[in-house]
Amino acid sequence: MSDVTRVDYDGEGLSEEHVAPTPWQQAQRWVDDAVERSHARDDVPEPYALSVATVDASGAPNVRTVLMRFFDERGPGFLTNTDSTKGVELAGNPAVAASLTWPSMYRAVRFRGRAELLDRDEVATYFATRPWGSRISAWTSRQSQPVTSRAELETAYETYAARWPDRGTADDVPLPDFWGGYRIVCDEVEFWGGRRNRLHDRLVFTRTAEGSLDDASAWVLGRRQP
Ligand SMILES: Cc1cc2nc3c(=O)[nH]c(=O)nc-3n(C[C@H](O)[C@H](O)[C@H](O)COP(=O)(O)O)c2cc1C
Repeated sequence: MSDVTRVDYDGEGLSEEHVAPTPWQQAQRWVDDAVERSHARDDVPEPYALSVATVDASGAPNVRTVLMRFFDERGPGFLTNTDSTKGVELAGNPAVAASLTWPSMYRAVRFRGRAELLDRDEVATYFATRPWGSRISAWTSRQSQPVTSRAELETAYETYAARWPDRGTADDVPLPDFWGGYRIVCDEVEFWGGRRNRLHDRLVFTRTAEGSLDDASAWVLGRRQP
């Protein structure tokens, strides 16, 4: 890569003085900022894009991007096919890491912990809010399995679409057993703020006791070198 463009990150960073008292409050602030920016400008097209890393049975890492669809004091959550590669890997080893990255804002949040399956009720409530076509696609895709062609997928889609036509109701497509989601129960949350001359800020909340992301007594704050 000989045509490297060097951008100096002149973000405001994050100081011990300004960081929120809990990882949840700090993450929520930055997520809110990213969502606001996505409405105001076109340089944060998907503020909820969450890169999720898992490990396979041999210990080899794997990463893909999903959408963070839940975020509360229990941790960030995402929806997916639980028979997918990520689902199989998490069933074998719940260790997980994830990252929200907003390059144009010189900010990133990293989560480390273990994945827990979301309650069926939460999943069902969310599934019902999805557009009809997305619910049909959930049935169509044996996510992560090989498929011989695009045409095979489209034929499967038409089959499910005919079985459960769009009646404009939340229950016109049933929730597949293999569709669900995970919450990341965190042990560590890092906030990275890009600053000038690559002298970035990294403030890290590390768990020291049981408690939610919004329980200040469960976390200790530290700083890492950039
Ligand atoms: C912006 C973006 C959002 C995505 N959102 C999801 C999602 O919410 N759930 C999901 O299962 N896959 C989502 N995907 C697809 C995943 O990246 C991935 O291809 C899929 O989950 C299969 O991963 P796996 O084979 O490692 O299980 C998204 C991809 C992108 C680029």
